[in-house]
Amino acid sequence: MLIVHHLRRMGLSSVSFSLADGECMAVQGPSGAGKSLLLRALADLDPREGEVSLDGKSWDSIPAPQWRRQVVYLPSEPGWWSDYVIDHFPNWKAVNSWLEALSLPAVVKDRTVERLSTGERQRLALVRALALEPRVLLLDEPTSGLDNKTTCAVEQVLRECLTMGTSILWVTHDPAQARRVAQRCLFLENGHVREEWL
Ligand SMILES: Nc1ncnc2c1ncn2[C@@H]1O[C@H](COP(=O)(O)OP(=O)(O)OP(=O)(O)O)[C@@H](O)[C@H]1O
Repeated sequence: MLIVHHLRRMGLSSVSFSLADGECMAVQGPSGAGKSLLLRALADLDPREGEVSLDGKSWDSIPAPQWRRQVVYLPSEPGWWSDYVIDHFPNWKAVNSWLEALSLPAVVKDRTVERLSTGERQRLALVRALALEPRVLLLDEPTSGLDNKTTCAVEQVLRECLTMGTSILWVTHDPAQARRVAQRCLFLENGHVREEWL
């Protein structure tokens, strides 16, 4: 379980909530409300204050790189540290079923990142995040550039992750998607945060 107690950072007022194993909570709010700032703070990527714990262990007791392997942030525009797709996947075989489920052809393995479409890059970045077997996934609009069919495929893969116990915070601008994937929502507006049932 992820417990967030008075998390604060520049641009965001105090946030408190908990996220059970296998639970998905949507994050919504107008553009510029601080949704990405919240996810970045939870991934311990920026200066922050407050107490966050995972399975009873405070983030202050866990080195940041180790925390980020368990609490994995998937930005809306993911970064790539090599030109070649394959370099991002130490065990390509292990990700085959996700590639198939997300309609990514096996040939992407031999491609350079820049030759992929925006939607292919977005799905591949999700697969890269899943390969880390995170305890918590922080997803920043993971289906923003995708058609309806591919969006459904992404939602289905993530539902399976939830059943395996992964917890998900899912930023979306689509209220219908929020209702499909989550029962609760953190709503951010004017720097303030409130929790709502969907
Ligand atoms: N490192 C930072 N420190 C302080 N403020 C920042 C930082 N990065 C971005 N901001 C500002 O904080 C505000 C919230 O940004 P954020 O990216 O979290 O919005 P968002 O809710 O994710 O918006 P969108 O829906 O458009 O992606 C913006 O006004 C942004 O310019």
